[in-house]
Amino acid sequence: MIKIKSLGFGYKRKRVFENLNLEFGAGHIYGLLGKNGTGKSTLLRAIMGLLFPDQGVIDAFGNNPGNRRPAYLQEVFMVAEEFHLPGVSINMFVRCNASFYPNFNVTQFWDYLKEFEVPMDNKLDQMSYGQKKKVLISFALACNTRLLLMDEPTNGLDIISKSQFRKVLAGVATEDKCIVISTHQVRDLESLIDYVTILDEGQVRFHHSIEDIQQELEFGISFERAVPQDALYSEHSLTGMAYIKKAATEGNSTGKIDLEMLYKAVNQNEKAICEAFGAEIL
Ligand SMILES: Nc1ncnc2c1ncn2[C@@H]1O[C@H](COP(=O)(O)OP(=O)(O)OP(=O)(O)O)[C@@H](O)[C@H]1O
Repeated sequence: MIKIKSLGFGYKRKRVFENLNLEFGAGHIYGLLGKNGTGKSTLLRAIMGLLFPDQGVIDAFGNNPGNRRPAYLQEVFMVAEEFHLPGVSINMFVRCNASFYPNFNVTQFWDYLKEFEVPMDNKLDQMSYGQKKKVLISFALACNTRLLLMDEPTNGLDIISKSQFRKVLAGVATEDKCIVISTHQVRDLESLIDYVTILDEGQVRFHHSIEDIQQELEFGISFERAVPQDALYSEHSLTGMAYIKKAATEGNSTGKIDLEMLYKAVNQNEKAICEAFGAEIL
């Protein structure tokens, strides 16, 4: 659905991407992870058509996002990390914005607001940050665009709202949609994403499906104090030594994937993790 080839982009004083190659397919929810300043938001903005690459191409279902054609913009929505909502009622906001999205479903929108327990009578500028964010997320989901980009969507949401977020997002994920979520809150995405993409210094360091991770890696806890043999990564935990190993038999992995540990493992021991997937270091 999204094919990024040899992408190059830089701000005036900061080169962010050089020869970046990446693909996002329909029917998947991608977790986009990476250190602060590594280029996650920049990538989402470029896919949205808000920034213009100076090299390479972004092909988004046959569109160049930078052309900002209405036919593309009506099929993509981005929930930005920082956003502004006008001082109008929710009703007015919907009346002014929904018509840009042909698949907008107003019943869905009100259902999400109800699910998120957003006070419906307040004007948007009189809402807390978390409440505004819930309105924006509800609007984004109700747009039913083919591509949904979300930058730190769970920032500012309380604990209950985070689990409501997972529930509603799982409900809109269909075979024809692609959802890309940039986040540092990896635990918020556990059991939601089906692909993990890790960027570092403007390059893709890791891009694998949860299914492949499950197949290739073993996540476990050893009650010995010593680092388990053949561990690709290990760390002390409350219950023992948590580790990641290459799965002994392909397709025979045990243990629940710990995304936070996987992220740290890729940062610390990228070569070994890539080799476990039979891939050259990127
Ligand atoms: N408007 C801008 N002008 C100049 N440089 C920018 C601008 N926005 C971002 N940058 C720089 O580009 C690089 C990538 O920034 P970006 O916001 O994409 O990172 P990020 O991975 O989203 O970071 P974070 O996790 O902190 O949100 C950083 O070095 C940042 O300083």
